[in-house]
Order: sequence, then structure tokens, then C-alpha cells
Amino acid sequence: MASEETSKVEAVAPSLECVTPGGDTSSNPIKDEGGSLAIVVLGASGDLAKKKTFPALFALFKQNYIPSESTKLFGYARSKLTDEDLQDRLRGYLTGGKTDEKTDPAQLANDFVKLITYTSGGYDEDAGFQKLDKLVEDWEKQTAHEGPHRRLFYMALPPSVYPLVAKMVRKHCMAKEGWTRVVIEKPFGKDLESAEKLSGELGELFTEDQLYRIDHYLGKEIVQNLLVMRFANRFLVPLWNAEHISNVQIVFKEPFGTEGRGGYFDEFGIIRDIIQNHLMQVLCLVAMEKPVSLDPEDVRDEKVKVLKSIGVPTLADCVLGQYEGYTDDDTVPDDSHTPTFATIVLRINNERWDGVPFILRAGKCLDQRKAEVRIQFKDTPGDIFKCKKQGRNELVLRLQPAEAIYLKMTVKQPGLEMQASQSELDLSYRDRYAEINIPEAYERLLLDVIRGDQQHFLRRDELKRAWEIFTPILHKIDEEKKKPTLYKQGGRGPPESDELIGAYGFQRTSGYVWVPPQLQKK
Ligand SMILES: NC(=O)C1=CN([C@@H]2O[C@H](COP(=O)(O)OP(=O)(O)OC[C@H]3O[C@@H](n4cnc5c(N)ncnc54)[C@H](OP(=O)(O)O)[C@@H]3O)[C@@H](O)[C@H]2O)C=CC1
Ligand SMILES: O=C1O[C@H](COP(=O)(O)O)[C@@H](O)[C@H](O)[C@H]1O
Repeated sequence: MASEETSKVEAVAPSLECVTPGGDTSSNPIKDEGGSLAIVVLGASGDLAKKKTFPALFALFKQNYIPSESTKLFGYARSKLTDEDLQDRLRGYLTGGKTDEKTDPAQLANDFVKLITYTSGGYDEDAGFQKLDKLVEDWEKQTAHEGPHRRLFYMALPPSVYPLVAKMVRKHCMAKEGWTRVVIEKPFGKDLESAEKLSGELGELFTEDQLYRIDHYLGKEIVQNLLVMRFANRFLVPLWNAEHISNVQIVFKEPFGTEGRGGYFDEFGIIRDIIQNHLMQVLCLVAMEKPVSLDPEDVRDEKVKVLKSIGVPTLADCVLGQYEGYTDDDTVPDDSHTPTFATIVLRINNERWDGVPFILRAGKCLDQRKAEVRIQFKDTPGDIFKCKKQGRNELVLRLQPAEAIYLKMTVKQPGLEMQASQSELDLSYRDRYAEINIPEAYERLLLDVIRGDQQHFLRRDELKRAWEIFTPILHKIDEEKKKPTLYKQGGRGPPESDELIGAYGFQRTSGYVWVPPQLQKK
């Protein structure tokens, strides 16, 4: 049964306006739909809710994107909590973002938590969801605003209960006059079959335009910049292909381990946790063709197209690692073979990328926190300066920490001698945009949900294709109980990874060390 309810409110076409340096950036407001907005956080007692969901809503509240006159936040979970219990639990996490000097941040946090009300109930319990619906409806009736009563449900819950909760929302809590949107968190399944099963179950209850599958990497500033950078700069156009690019690396590193999430992590491993979703989304934006427009369907059509061109990797294209001490976690079995590190090389079989390896690398408990895209160009032909020794051009997009885009290039070493050396053109956001508050990923994505803009959310076919690429290798790893190489905590991961990357053409620049000013230890 497909829902008869579809959004009565037109999605706001994503606008992209050119902003001159120091210019006004506030030209993309929420289309004023009037009426009321109820945001229901299901699993409000949990970790994600307190660390990400409510803080993101707080940031939007601070910027008046969710005005207190017309917005109410409802928490729902099984834990027996009062409104005050939940409010107190959240207060300590409501710290991020900038406020003007006149505003007291603690007062703002107090004003925000007053918008939250909590109700407890089971996830399969009709009575609980009927009570929730009544609470929302009573509040909607009280809000004097003309217009639709909009309802946003955010599932900050373990995926095992998504279908159950979705059924309850569909049965009892749909908006009576206005839109209903449902946000779900990854993991969207464990492989192709389970993902399709989940998609089928949700598809019975909600239309695709009501479902927002969140991948928070799509909300990161540099990831969002990829479309603009790639398609608004003429000089990049002729270079962005196999003729000039040798290899592309997309890297995620974390300096800590599973930190209390060992039970979850051990079931999924690093490929499902990071590579199949976050890194693949970034890959799509690096590799896809120019969309016809910024309409969400046009952008997602291009992502699906590039995903369909990617060949299925084999174990030979892959290095797996596990950090020493991983199994000391009580929630992880002693004989666990779950990889906490993986390097996987993908090939895109199309005209633009034929022959260019896309190297995806992710690991926990490594030497640093870093996520970046590193595009390495081929050697310059006819090298009269012996530049090869100095290193290749690389365009690096650093997602975190300290967002930056920099281009490693060879220049004359200043001085009397004619000597070439490696330097960089550096766009470090903290220097260039010091006055601008860079929003958190969840903040931006929640705003997109309120706006009805699905560009930065996964469509069902996109998800399916990403699972088609990774399921064969994941099944093989599981079936063969493939043992990952143990690696030291705080290092670069298994040395085999660097060997594989080297074999696929990546050339490390010897002697080049550049620590951008924002990352230098003072
Ligand atoms: N935490 C994080 O940093 C991230 C989480 N996610 C995803 O977000 C979702 C929520 O994550 P997180 O908040 O960490 O999860 P939690 O384990 O904290 O669970 C959230 C809430 O769900 C309820 N719950 C827990 N286990 C069960 C269960 N077995 N059956 C029914 N209800 C249960 C609990 O509420 P109560 O008992 O009160 O009902 C809990 O407070 C997950 O899908 C996760 O993969 C994604 C990215 C990062
Ligand atoms: O989705 C997840 O992401 C986090 C890393 O997110 P980041 O925004 O801090 O880069 C990771 O720690 C976690 O394992 C994974 O589930």
C-alpha cells in the first residue's frame, strides 16, 4: 500500500546564488509554509539524539530556522523519563555554533529545551503512538497559525525497529493536513538482500518523497562544495578525466576505536560502516557527470549512472586490517575477524575514468582524524626541471579537520638557483572564511528535510546499486572468515595497504611536508 499522502507543499528548488566575498549569504531562507512544524525524535533517549539530532535542531533554532512560535519538539522512546529529565540530559550538548555577543548561550539553550516534550512508549505499541499523535494534534490545534500542520519524524533508533516504528507512524501519526516526512539513519541493511527488504517494507508505507535516508557526509561543507567546484570552474573541465588524472584516493581516518559501540561495529565492520556509504557518496560526487540541473532527481540520476559504471571489486583489490586490542572490548567476540580498516580499489568503466583507480581507504585507531579526497595528476610530460623527483600535482579536498582545498604544485624555489620545489595553493576555510560559521552536517541536512530538498539524501536505486557493488566482497569476507592483518594503534594501518596503493599508481612525494597553519601545534 503506497501512502495516499504526498507533500502538499512544493519542495523548494535548491537555489545556488553567487555570493561575493563578504557579501550577504542569507538569501536562501526556508519558504514560509506557515502553519506548524512538529519534529518527533524517535529514540530520543539515545546517543545519536543527544549528540547530533538535538544539537543540530538547537543550531537551527539559534538561527531562527525553527521559530518557537510555530515549532515543537517531541521525544519518544521506551525509557521512563520526564520532560525535565530529557531536557537536563540534553543541555550539556547544546553548545556548538556562534551566537552574537548580546545573547546569553545558556539562556538560548533554556529557551530551546522548553520546546521539548517527552512521552514514553513501546515501539510496537499502538497505545504509545496514539498518545504521541494526540499530544502532537493537541499542540497543533493550539498553534494559531494558518497553514499546514507539518510532521517530521526522525528515527534515531537501531535499524532493527525501523519497520515496526514506521508502521506505527503510518497507522497513527500521519499529518492530517500537511506533509509527513520520515528521516532514517544508516545502516540501511547489511547487504543487498536486507537493504532491499527494508526498502520494500518502508516503500509499502511511505512514498519515496516522504523518506529521507540520511548520510551525514553529504552534509559536510567540502562535500557540498564538490558540485560547485567541479562544475563552475572552467580550468578544471579539461583536466577532470583519465587523460590527466592518475588515481583518486578517498580517505577516512579516526584516531580512536569503537568506543562503546563495539557491539554494533562488530556486526557491521568498516566497509559497511564507512566505505559503502560515506566514501561511496563522496566518490559519486567526484566522478559523476554534470547533472542537467540542481534538481534533486537530476543530481541523483547522475549518481546512479556513475554507480552503475563501477565494477564489482574482488578480494585482490582489497586489504583488510584490525587494530590490536579491538577484541579486548567486552562486546566484541575474542575470535572476531571484523575489519576495522580496509582499502578497496574500484574501477569506473566509462569514458571519463577508464583506467583510473579510485582507492577508498578507511580505518579506526589510526594516527589522526582526517577525511580527504586526494586527486593525483599524472607526471608532466617532457620534464626539463626534473619535477618527477619533486612530486606530482595533487588536488586535495580536506573534509576534516579544518576544511581546506589545496593544490600541490611545483614552483621555483625562491633564491639564486633555478631549482624546482613542491608548494601549494591553499584555500583554508578558517583563514578565508574566518567570519563564517560552517554548519554541522546534521544541521544542514535537517534544514533540507524541513525545506523538502532531497538532493543530499539517498534515493532507493542509489542505495541498491551501492549494495550491489559491495555485497559480493562482503559475503566472501564473511563466508571465508577472512582474517584481517593486525595493525598497531596510532599508526597508518597495515603496510600492505600502502603497497596496494603504490601498485595502483599512487606516488608519495618524498620530502614534502606541509602542515597547514590551522593544524600546526601552537
Ligand atoms: N551514535 C552515533 O554516533 C551514530 C548513530 N547512527 C545511527 O543512528 C541510529 C541510532 O543510534 P544510537 O542513538 O547510537 O543508538 P542507541 O543504541 O543509543 O539507541 C537509541 C535508542 O533506541 C532504543 N533502543 C536501543 N536498543 C534497542 C533495541 N534493541 N530495541 C528497541 N529499542 C532500542 C533506546 O531507547 P529506549 O530504550 O529508551 O527505547 C535508545 O536510547 C542507529 O541506526 C545508528 O546506527 C549513525 C551515525 C552515528
Ligand atoms: O557514521 C559514522 O561516522 C562516524 C564518523 O563521522 P565524522 O563525521 O566524525 O567523520 C564514525 O565514527 C562512525 O563509526 C560511523 O558510524
